[in-house]
Amino acid sequence: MFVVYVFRGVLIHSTLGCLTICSLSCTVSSIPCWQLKQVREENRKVVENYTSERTMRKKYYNMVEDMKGKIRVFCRIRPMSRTEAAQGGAIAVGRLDDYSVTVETSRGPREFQFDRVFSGESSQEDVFQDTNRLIQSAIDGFNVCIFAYGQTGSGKTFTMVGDRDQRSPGIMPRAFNAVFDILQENATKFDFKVSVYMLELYNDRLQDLFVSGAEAQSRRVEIKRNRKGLVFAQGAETKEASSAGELFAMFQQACANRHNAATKMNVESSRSHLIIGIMVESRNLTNGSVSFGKLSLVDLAGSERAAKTGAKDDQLKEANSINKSLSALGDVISALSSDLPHIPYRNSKLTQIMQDSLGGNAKTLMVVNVSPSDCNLDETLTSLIYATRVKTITNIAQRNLESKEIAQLKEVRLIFFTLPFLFLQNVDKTPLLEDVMSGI
Ligand SMILES: Nc1ncnc2c1ncn2[C@@H]1O[C@H](COP(=O)(O)OP(=O)(O)OP(=O)(O)O)[C@@H](O)[C@H]1O
Repeated sequence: MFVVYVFRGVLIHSTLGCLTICSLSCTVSSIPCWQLKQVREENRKVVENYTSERTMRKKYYNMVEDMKGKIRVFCRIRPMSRTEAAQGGAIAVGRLDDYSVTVETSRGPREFQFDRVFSGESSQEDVFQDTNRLIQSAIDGFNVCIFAYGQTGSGKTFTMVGDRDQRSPGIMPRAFNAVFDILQENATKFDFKVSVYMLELYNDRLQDLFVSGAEAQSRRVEIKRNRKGLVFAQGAETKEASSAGELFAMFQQACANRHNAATKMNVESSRSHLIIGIMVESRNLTNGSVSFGKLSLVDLAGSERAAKTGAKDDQLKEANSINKSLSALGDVISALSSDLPHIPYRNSKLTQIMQDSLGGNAKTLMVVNVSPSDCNLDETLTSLIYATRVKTITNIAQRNLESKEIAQLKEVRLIFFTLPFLFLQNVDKTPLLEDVMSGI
């Protein structure tokens, strides 16, 4: 029997690595029922194959970029907030697949590609799973930096720290556990020493979060670089940690000293950049070689527009300082992504402290956080464009490893030359000790 059917077919075409699907309507007459079913089934299979091929292609592309030393960028879209829903905002940002995000703009949809894309349904565990490899690198002697970026209220603190009562811990507390889990697994092969500093950059001033009150005000913390270009915080207290629990207790103490305030955009807005440095020194018990890794975890304060956040007086001053440092970070990223000969690291303390993570000797991961709502479309587009630029920056990560002989020579130099001098003179010992540690 012959009938007339109208059906939607799928046309697939490829242009220079960019695959698109478009649908076409066609009227087909005189096609038997069984044949139409067969065509539909074939179409379904083609789309399925195309989608999985596209995902694989992106995955392998990201792996190659990673091997080249490119900064990895994850994008996390948070769920719609109650305030956004109450404002009647529509969803304008969505995850297309594991590697792509689409944004509905007034000029039509715009697609961005990242190393991973997480939607509002993704759990803290999902986001952390892909960061575990970097924690291992820090223990192996690499410098690793994980930082969150995004407009105020986009979910940076949720991603890095977690929720207030730690029912959904973020990357920082999970990293503390992961560090000590890995150390525990290797306890028979290596001797480890873990030390940590916790700082905040507030109103362009670095503050040691291990101290509070008047002492915090009087303490001067400065950013220095050792001979290998590695950043360290001179004047900040460095504490040793022997378990994840101990590290977490230090972190809670530091968070209690951090500046937070309610703004129109976020009831608990971070008014400062939080910078945690976890140093892992490991001595190989078989060959005596020593490696030094540093894991930097950074929760940046959010970029914001004063009119939207309702900032006044002190909060306006804070917002200006936050925006100034983020703009300096933007300038560094632009210079690096355009391969300019001069990179303006010195324009802000934030860029100085992140100098070894951006274009330096580090394995770096940035998580760009965005809101799904069309109320925040401009800020979301700015963040995604910014993150796309970060993806083009190449770092040259090298393992900080020295042989048993070099490690012993350093000890000798420390014991016989530097320490006696330090005890005789009333001088700040941090730079000298750092010199000893950075190379003979
Ligand atoms: N993925 C998520 N799932 C559930 N809730 C989230 C998620 N991301 C963010 N939130 C919630 O959204 C609110 C704002 O998030 P958060 O404080 O992390 O933003 P922020 O980017 O750190 O803001 P600021 O820059 O102002 O400090 C919080 O109440 C947080 O719990």
